[in-house]
Amino acid sequence: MSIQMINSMDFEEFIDILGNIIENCPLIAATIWSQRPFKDLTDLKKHVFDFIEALPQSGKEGILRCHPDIAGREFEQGTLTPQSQREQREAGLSDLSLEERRRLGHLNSAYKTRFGFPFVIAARLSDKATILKELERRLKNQPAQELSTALEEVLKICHLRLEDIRQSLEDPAK
Ligand SMILES: NC(=O)NC1=NC(=O)NC1=O
Repeated sequence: MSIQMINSMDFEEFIDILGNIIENCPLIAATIWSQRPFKDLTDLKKHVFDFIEALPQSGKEGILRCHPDIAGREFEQGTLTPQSQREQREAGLSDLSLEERRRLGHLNSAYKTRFGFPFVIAARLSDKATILKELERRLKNQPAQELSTALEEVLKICHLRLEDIRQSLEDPAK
């Protein structure tokens, strides 16, 4: 895909295609639209990163709060965004045992109580066993450390979603 395709999109098309590269945060795409033209997808990603980095801590936490729980109620009801639904399904979170579901639910709420935002991980780079281990491990992090770890996961999700968009623009038939 030529980056020119993205650079030539009007605002509506840009938001339609890129609005959910950060889950439920179309403001980010709406902001970087005016920073085009982008040299390439890496340059576009850097604008996303710079936007997030420039936010106050409350804004960074707000981005995390826009993420659905891992294997939460919305996932079970199938009401997540298409990207999230797929990412969580691909991590094998559709076939949790009752015990795994209970454990994830307990750890998710303990994490949220401790940090004030939900546990976020790039599910497509993980699987249900690793997600459980990572949740247990990161629950022990200091808040400042965990905030940056969680945001790194948000950027990994963004990278994967941009790769999907690149492929879909390259070969719309797929
Ligand atoms: N809380 C989360 O980590 N959510 C998610 N991670 C993903 O990769 N997709 C999600 O919806």
